Amino acid sequence: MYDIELKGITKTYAGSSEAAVKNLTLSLERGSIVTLLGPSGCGKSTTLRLIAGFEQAEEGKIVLAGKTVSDGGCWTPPEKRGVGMVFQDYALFPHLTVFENVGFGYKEKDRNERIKEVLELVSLQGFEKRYPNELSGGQQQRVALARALTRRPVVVLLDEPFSNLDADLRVQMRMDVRRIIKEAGATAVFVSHDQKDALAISDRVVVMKDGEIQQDGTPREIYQFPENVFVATFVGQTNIMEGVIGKDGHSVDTPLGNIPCRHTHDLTPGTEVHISVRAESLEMCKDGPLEGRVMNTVYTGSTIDSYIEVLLPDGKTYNLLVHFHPEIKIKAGDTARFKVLPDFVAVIRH
Ligand SMILES: Nc1ncnc2c1ncn2[C@@H]1O[C@H](COP(=O)(O)OP(=O)(O)OP(=O)(O)O)[C@@H](O)[C@H]1O
Repeated sequence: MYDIELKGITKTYAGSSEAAVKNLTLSLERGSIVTLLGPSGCGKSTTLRLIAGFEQAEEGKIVLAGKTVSDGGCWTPPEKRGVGMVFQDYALFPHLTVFENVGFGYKEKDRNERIKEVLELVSLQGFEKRYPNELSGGQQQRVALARALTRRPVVVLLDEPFSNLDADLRVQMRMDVRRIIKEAGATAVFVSHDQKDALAISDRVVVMKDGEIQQDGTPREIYQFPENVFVATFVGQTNIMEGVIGKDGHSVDTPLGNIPCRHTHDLTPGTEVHISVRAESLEMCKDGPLEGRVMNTVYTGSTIDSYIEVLLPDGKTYNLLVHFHPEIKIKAGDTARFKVLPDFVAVIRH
């Protein structure tokens, strides 16, 4: 059962020669959390606005919870779509208390109980009488989420909800927001340009570029098995190289040697491909078969990020990005030996 279906949606803004969203087709299962991920201008906010009803597509059809809300012949306004929205800046009313913000526009008989219920869901009991300026960023975000959930929407749309939070709070809020949405049983669509947010919070990630879907998969699929070079480089840090499918069909011959690969897309031996070698799949070890010169090191706390200059058997020099264990003693100018861990090497079709 799908809660959100987009079928061949195209949207071109007035005065623009190129469509912001091009023939986009996407179905989201009931209760799932999906993130539209991509660089600035790729069309993710436009997609969200089309679902909400703030924009109208010139082509295609949008179905929410089985009801067509937009196609050539019909148009349902935003307030009748059963959609809850959380904006980037939370858009809380500064002159209303938490209780009044959460209940804004909700006039049903169960108003008081429902507000109490959603405030419990977001763990803000006791904050009813406070004003937004008396809350932390994380608390304000939870008020915005509670407000979006008050009317029991079928679909919740969240536009960059973590972008105003500092790093620690962001990690906590990713977990909290995922739990709250799952408990509420809503279908949620996030918009983000942050790959960590997307991988952490989503059941599915839809990577977009230039108004089109590049890949639609689970966070693990997107990270481990990117379908093209754009997805591989946009999500995580990686080294892209040329390769050829090996004789056995389950490995790839690369400048780094023959690397066994789980997912070779059933390509026949000899087919030319790209390979994506994740920075963490190059491991430093004393007797590693590869040797290179450390060009620079950046300590990040959890890793040492380093570029290593390596002369490989194909006669070319590569600058490979490597994530070393933070305890390793290494500095620019050192010689490092390392090996390839095949699990994070992906074959990408040309
Ligand atoms: N109201 C508008 N009028 C004209 N063009 C617009 C309008 N809104 C967006 N665009 C254009 O449509 C394209 C897609 O924009 P959109 O906001 O959907 O991208 P985005 O991926 O959400 O980017 P960001 O992360 O920067 O918000 C961009 O080229 C943008 O300039």
